[in-house]
Amino acid sequence: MPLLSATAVTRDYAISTTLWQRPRIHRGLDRVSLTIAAGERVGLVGSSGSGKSTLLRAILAIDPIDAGDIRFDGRTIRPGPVRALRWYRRLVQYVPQDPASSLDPRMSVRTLVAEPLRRLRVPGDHDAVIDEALGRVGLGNAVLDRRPAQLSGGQAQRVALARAIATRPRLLVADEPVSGLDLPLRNQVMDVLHELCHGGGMALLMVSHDLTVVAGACERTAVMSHGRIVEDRATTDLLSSPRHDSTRALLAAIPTLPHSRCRQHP
Ligand SMILES: Nc1ncnc2c1ncn2[C@@H]1O[C@H](COP(=O)(O)OP(=O)(O)OP(=O)(O)O)[C@@H](O)[C@H]1O
Repeated sequence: MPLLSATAVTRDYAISTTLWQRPRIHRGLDRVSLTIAAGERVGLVGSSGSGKSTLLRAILAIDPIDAGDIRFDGRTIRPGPVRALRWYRRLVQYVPQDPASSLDPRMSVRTLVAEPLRRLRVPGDHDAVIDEALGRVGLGNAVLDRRPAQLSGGQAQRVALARAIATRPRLLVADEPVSGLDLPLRNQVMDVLHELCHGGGMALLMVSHDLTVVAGACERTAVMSHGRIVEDRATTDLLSSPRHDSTRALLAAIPTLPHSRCRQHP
C-alpha cells in the first residue's frame, strides 16, 4: 500500500465574471492520480497555472475535492476540524515557498521549532526533540535564543526545515523550497533535504516549476499540464526521453544542463 495515494482527484473552481452571469466552471484538477511510497522522493513540476498548488492544497487537506479519493496509509483524507486532522498534520508537514520568510520575527528559534509540537500536541520531551531537529538540519544549540533577523539566510531556511521535521513526519511537502535562493544557498537546502530523506526515511513531495530542482532531489517526477498529470516516470527517463510537449517545454526552459545548476544526488 502506498503511503499517499490520490486517485482520480477532480477539483472545480466556479469563476464569476459579472454579477448577472452564471459562474463558469474551471477544472483546476482533472482526474489526477498520484502515489507516493514510504521514503520515496517525488517531484511535481508544471508551468504556472498547471494545477500544482491546487493538488497540494487537496493533499494537505486544506481544500475540498469534487471527486476522487485521497488516502494516507489507507485512511481517507479530507478537510475537517483541527482535532480530526491533528494526526495527519503531524505525519505530513508542509514547507512553504520562501520558508525563511514564514518565520515569525518575534519568536526565538526555540519557540519557532516548538510551536508545531505544541499546536499538534506531540507528546514527549520537546526540548530534546528541538535539539534533535536542529542537529538534523546542521544547526547547533547556539541559535536557540536567536530571532530570525539574527540568522543568516541559510540558517533561517534550516530553521524552517527543522520546524517541519520536528513532528517526525513521514511525508514532507515542499513548495518551491529553493526558488529565489542563490546557488550556494540552494545547494545547502537541497543537501539538507537529501540528508533528511536518506537518513530519516521520510518521503518527499517537492513542487517546482523548475525541472533542475527536482532532478537533483527526486527519483520520480510527475508533470502537470492543464490540471492533469501528463507524465509520471523515473526522473532520469523523463529528462532523457520526454514524452509530452509540456515536459519538453520545461526542459527547453532550462538554460544549462541540469547537474550544472543543481547538484545531483544519487
Ligand atoms: N481560488 C481559485 N479560484 C479560481 N481559479 C483558481 C483558484 N486557484 C487556482 N485556480 C486556477 O486553477 C488552475 C491551477 O492553478 P494552480 O495555482 O494550482 O497552478 P500552479 O501550477 O500551482 O501555478 P503556479 O506555479 O503559478 O503557482 C489555474 O488555471 C488557476 O487560475
